[in-house]
Amino acid sequence: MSPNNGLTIAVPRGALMGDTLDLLDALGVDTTEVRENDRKLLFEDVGIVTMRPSDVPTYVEAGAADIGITGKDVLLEQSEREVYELLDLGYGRCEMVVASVDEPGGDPMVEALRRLGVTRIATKYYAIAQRHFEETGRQVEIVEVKGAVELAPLTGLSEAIVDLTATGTTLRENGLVIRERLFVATARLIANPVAHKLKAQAIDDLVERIRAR
Ligand SMILES: Nc1ncnc2c1ncn2[C@@H]1O[C@H](COP(=O)(O)OP(=O)(O)OP(=O)(O)O)[C@@H](O)[C@H]1O
Ligand SMILES: O=P(O)(O)OC[C@H]1O[C@H](OP(=O)(O)OP(=O)(O)O)[C@H](O)[C@@H]1O
Repeated sequence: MSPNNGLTIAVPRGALMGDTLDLLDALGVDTTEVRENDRKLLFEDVGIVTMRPSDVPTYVEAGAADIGITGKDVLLEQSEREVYELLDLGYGRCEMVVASVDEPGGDPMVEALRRLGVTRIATKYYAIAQRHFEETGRQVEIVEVKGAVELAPLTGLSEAIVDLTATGTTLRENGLVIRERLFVATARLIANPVAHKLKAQAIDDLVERIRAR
């Protein structure tokens, strides 16, 4: 059997890619071609397909990839996806937080809630933000943005943001402070439910090798 047991693996590009390729190397999968070809997406020889982390559940749910790796934040945002979460891989550690401008007068979000009964939250994570404020009984208007979320409270687009932070540098450089902590996210191994049955031995064996690494 090939090092990846003949499975097609969805590999996230971006922040999680380096550690993911290191993990595959440790399992004996040759990732040289993936590392050397920045724009190429499909590597049939080694059963690797590369994509944005938020697309990994889509490919795995549809069976276009048997297994995949993505962040827990992505799985919580796309909670309707029918995929099995098999392992916490430990790397890609970051935290989902509510942050707002560090103003002498206090938290602009709290101030808006007090004055208007509603506050505006900018985020890439609509479902997570919606759920968090619903659970904590506060009325919010969610403004969905595609990136550079920190810009929103600085320009008056929103009073606060829901976003990921790791080192805290981006928040600090934009004068924002953490107001609430939602959860810590790490990379997860997920599987297509049908592949999990039909290719049980290959997937179980891979999971065991990752655990034993
Ligand atoms: N410091 C960090 N900031 C953001 N995400 C991080 C960080 N560290 C690890 N991650 C993980 O990496 C993933 C995001 O990776 P990246 O920022 O490269 O992608 P992206 O361009 O935001 O992709 P997408 O468009 O799919 O959301 C997150 O889902 C998270 O699980
Ligand atoms: O706490 P830090 O270590 O500074 O990391 C956090 C930053 O990293 C991510 O952005 P990314 O680079 O993924 O860009 P994005 O704005 O497109 O999400 C995240 O959205 C924060 O902006």
